[in-house]
Amino acid sequence: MKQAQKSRYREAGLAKMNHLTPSLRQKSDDALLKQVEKLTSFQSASVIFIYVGQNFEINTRVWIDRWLMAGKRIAVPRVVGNGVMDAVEITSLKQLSVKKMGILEPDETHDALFLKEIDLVIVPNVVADRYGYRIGFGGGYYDRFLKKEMFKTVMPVRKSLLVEQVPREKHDIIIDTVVTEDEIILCKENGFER
Ligand SMILES: Nc1nc2c(c(=O)[nH]1)N(C=O)[C@@H](CNc1ccc(C(=O)N[C@@H](CCC(=O)O)C(=O)O)cc1)CN2
Ligand SMILES: Nc1ncnc2c1ncn2[C@@H]1O[C@H](COP(=O)(O)OP(=O)(O)OP(=O)(O)O)[C@@H](O)[C@H]1O
Repeated sequence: MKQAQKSRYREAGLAKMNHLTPSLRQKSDDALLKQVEKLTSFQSASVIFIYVGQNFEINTRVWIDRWLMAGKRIAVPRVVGNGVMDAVEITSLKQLSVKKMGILEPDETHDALFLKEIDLVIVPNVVADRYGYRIGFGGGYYDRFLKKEMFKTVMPVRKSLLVEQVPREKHDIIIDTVVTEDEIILCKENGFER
């Protein structure tokens, strides 16, 4: 039942995402980037695991380029099986090519990163709430990945896609910090634990 509820939220979120004009998206992406870069957890991170945003997602390719230039080490997801992904370090966006669902990924010649090396995970979402709960594309990739280590997590969310409360399931992992264009929300400090 929870899955059906989540699907409804996901559908509604995807529809909203599709309706945003490119210029609104661009504005929102720029504001979100500024917000993420304000975070101490970002500034102190050497290795950042970040999804490669595409289509209606946040265009994180700009962020990746910028952060590589600034000397950060960047790892991106590579799907290796049903609901399972690796973190793979890249040094250039040129190392990515289009895979399933149109997602850009590094190929098999790149090794997976040792997860303990990751200082910060930037988490994707279709819809999310202020408590750090999220709904993604529905593969369960991030829930499975995030429980492997006590990662620091940041989730940039367009405020137009922030909902009152996302339907919750036992396996959902709470994100530490939700960032919108004009808010930084420390979810952990709201009395939640993993
Ligand atoms: N940019 C980006 N990369 C990401 C994610 C994301 O949300 N955004 N992910 C976040 O999780 C992971 C990949 N998520 C995926 C989710 C579903 C399928 C997929 O192929 N699903 C179905 C097809 C569904 C359909 O066509 O509607 C399949 O298995 O055949 C692949 C990857 C890792 N990389
Ligand atoms: N830790 C887990 N162990 C086993 N199954 C899981 C786990 N996390 C999620 N799943 C399963 O994966 C499927 C998708 O989960 P969910 O709807 O939470 O995905 P999502 O958060 O939208 O996707 P994603 O994390 O890929 O962005 C569900 O069938 C769920 O039961």
